[in-house]
Amino acid sequence: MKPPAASPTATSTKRQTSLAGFFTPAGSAKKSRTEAAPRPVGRDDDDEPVAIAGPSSGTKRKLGSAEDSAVVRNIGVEEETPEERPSPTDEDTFINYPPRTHPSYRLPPRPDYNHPIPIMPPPPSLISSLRFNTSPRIITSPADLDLLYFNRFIDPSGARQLTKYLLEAMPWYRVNYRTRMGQDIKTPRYTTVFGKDATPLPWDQYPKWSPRAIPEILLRLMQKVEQVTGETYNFSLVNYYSSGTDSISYHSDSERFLGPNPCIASISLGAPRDFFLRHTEHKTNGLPVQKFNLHDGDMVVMRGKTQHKWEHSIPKRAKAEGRINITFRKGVVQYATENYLTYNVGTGPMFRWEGGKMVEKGYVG
Ligand SMILES: O=C(O)CCC(=O)C(=O)O
Ligand SMILES: [Fe+2]
Repeated sequence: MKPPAASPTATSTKRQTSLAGFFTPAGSAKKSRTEAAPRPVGRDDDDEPVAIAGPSSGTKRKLGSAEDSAVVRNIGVEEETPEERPSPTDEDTFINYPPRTHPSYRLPPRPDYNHPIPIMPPPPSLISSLRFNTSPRIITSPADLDLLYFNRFIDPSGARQLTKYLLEAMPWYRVNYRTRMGQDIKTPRYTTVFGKDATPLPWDQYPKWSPRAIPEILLRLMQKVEQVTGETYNFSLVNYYSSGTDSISYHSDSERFLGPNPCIASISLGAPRDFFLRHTEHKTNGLPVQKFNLHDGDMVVMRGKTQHKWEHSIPKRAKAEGRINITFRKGVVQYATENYLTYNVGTGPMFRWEGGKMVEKGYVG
């Protein structure tokens, strides 16, 4: 089991590069959205099958299942002690940590490359408000589990501002797709994705989808997460669960395009939600479901064998307020870009958060 990365050192300061002048006014590269229905691979069974028209199919997950009513191990609401939460140093903020270029993140032609809408820059007050808890709890049992859990990785005040900013700034999608078996799937949450795989293929030479540049605030967060996890990333997938009926069913992010033993960092913002993990052989080995209640600002890092031996989910709930989830991952081959855009942007309409709700904006980009 790999220990968490050592605390920040002076070398991280040396690697800083200023992005002053790097961010230019938006002028988004448009891409035709008239492609055929996405090829049903990769995330087919991530989401619950729901009849796209007409009444819900019988396979839709029921609320209040036995699993749902189980006691949740509330590790996310643990009281903080001053020992665990020292005052942040400058290294725990962005103050001395502007975005830098990392080998895993290939610079886009422009920072707003292939954005279907201009992404408003994060207010300086948001950037300066972000404070981080860089001391994780390491969880390596039961068998094959390898997690880092950062209780309130992002402090509440920064997390609140970040949630508001992301809701308003991101293009959001609710992706529909047809599986290989011909089943219509309606993704039960809003999604969006940024980033490009680690191959040297130029940004404009993707046959189906051009990758989207990672927006400034997500890039800053990604680089902070790289610092505290000792891993590198090049994709950010963002989910928005607008209510308790939005969810992600049991799945593992063990796609081959992420390489062996992928490390996935996952930040929660907004309302709490249960996060369940079950062993892939739980029916024979009897390992219990691991239950977390993830809170605003928490971060879970899944690494080692976790993606191969465990599945995770955000189950539906009778009542839940809005929650954003940001994940960082590293795609190693070109197909990662195609898959992520297909299943997190897709060919359907875009939504924007306006006046406290999601408003459909039609086909943009
Ligand atoms: O919302 C979460 O915490 C989990 C999201 C997730 O598993 C995914 O996007 O693959
Ligand atoms: Fe996942």
